Amino acid sequence: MEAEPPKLSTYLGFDFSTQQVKALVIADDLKVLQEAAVHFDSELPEFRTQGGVIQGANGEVTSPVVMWIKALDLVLDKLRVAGTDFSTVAALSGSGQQHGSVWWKRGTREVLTNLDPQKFLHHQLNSSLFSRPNAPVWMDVSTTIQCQMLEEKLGGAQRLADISGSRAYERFTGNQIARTHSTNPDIYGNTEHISLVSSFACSLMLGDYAPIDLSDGSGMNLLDINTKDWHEDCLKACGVGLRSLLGSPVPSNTVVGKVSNFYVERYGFSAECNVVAFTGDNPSSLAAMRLDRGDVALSLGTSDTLFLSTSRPTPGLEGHVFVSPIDPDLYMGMLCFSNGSLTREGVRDKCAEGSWDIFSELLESTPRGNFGNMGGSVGSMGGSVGSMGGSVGSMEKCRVLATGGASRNKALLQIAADVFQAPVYTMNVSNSAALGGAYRAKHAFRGGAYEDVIPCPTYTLATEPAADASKIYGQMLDRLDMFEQKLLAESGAT
Ligand SMILES: Nc1ncnc2c1ncn2[C@@H]1O[C@H](COP(=O)(O)OP(=O)(O)O)[C@@H](O)[C@H]1O
Ligand SMILES: O=C(CO)[C@@H](O)[C@H](O)COP(=O)(O)O
Repeated sequence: MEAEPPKLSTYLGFDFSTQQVKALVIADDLKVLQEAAVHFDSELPEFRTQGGVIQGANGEVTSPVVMWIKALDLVLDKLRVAGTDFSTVAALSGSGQQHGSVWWKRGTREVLTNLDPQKFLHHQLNSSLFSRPNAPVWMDVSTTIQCQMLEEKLGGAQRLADISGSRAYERFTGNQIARTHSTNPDIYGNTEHISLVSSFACSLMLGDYAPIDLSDGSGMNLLDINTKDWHEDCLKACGVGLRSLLGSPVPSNTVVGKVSNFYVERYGFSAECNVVAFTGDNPSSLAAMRLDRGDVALSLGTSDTLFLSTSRPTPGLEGHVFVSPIDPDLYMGMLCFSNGSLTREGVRDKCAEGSWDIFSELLESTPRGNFGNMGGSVGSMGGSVGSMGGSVGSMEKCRVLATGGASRNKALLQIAADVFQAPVYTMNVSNSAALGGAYRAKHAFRGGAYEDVIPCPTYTLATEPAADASKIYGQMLDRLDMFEQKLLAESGAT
């Protein structure tokens, strides 16, 4: 009797984040079967990154594209060693750090669509095939002039926010593209396609250029979040022929094709394995966390972000509105703070002998409120959250759901509980972005309502606000608000 072919019953999720590529496989009941990660600085030292990036001149911050490609080969190998049977993967999806852009050189599609399974991926897609071998990433702040120009051309910061969900931000891809267009016309002219990090990672698995999804596409200052298409005036303000360079955006739950034959031959994937559009890491975390009414997610990764799901977006001059990664008729509101884990690591190394345990002890032995001194993104977030629809503490039955590498630090979570004046919960998987990839893969494969396919995960109460938190932090948040207003007035921004 012939053996039955293995069932397509598992789902694979990736996350191409700032410091590492992570991947995990889940069973049909959503249980995590295998997990693996490749840390750029320590496991791919030949690329000489620090925190996954290279600091350049004039505020430029980039990452080598080939480092990401090599990490994909390695992470798949690690999964295989951990016992993954790729032939059972029914669908895969994933996420990438937001806003970064990958510039494919003219003629590269030919290589991408004809990958040789006998060779390493990074030997075939080498740096000569990218018109910018080092991709600009979300930490890049070199585009202040382009931001000013975009807001002027679109009729002001608020109008741009009404259209694209955000005023102009240096890291947003449209402004990054505008800078290359004006300062490096040769590079621009030599490019046949521009991907986000998410759609680039998806392209690697698809073996062809994958479309940008609506949710990550909302972080570009180019997409009209109301019509769900590129906005013509934004495109024109940032470059020439951009509609064709970017391709058409698609809803995040789109099946974009079958996995490339490269992975069928090299890793034993089924030729029927579906590839679902990848999205941004924060949207992907939202998909994993299944945020309910009153839930606010706090992601403590390389950057710190705060986000929630909403049906009534109110784009303002602070924060971002993205199309939801789950349902293109819904939205997600987000605040992002770049001084997250790397800043905390700096403090740990300077004041706590490089030990998170000592860091936590010091934090716990400092009186609540730190004698009125303010700093750190978790503290600042409490003041800024008003721009997303009211103070978290005043929301009925609010929960703060923490994720990301630093969410395992109880002392930090206590500060979050006190500042937000709400209980803080954690999931048992801190790698929520990759998990969201696997969940979205399953949803797109199965179809139907997201909440029917992906039941709410179990959360564990990590900590509750201290009794005196509202007295201490309430006053500090008022002071923080006053400082911000003063600074804005002095800078002429209001
Ligand atoms: N015990 C800890 N306390 C505070 N931060 C931690 C702890 N363990 C890990 N981290 C932080 O987690 C960060 C990585 O988080 P992660 O969510 O994986 O980042 P990213 O997805 O951006 O690559 C590290 O930079 C590290 O500073
Ligand atoms: O720029 C943003 C969001 O707007 C960042 O949140 C990036 O998406 C990087 O994510 P992490 O690697 O810190 O998770």
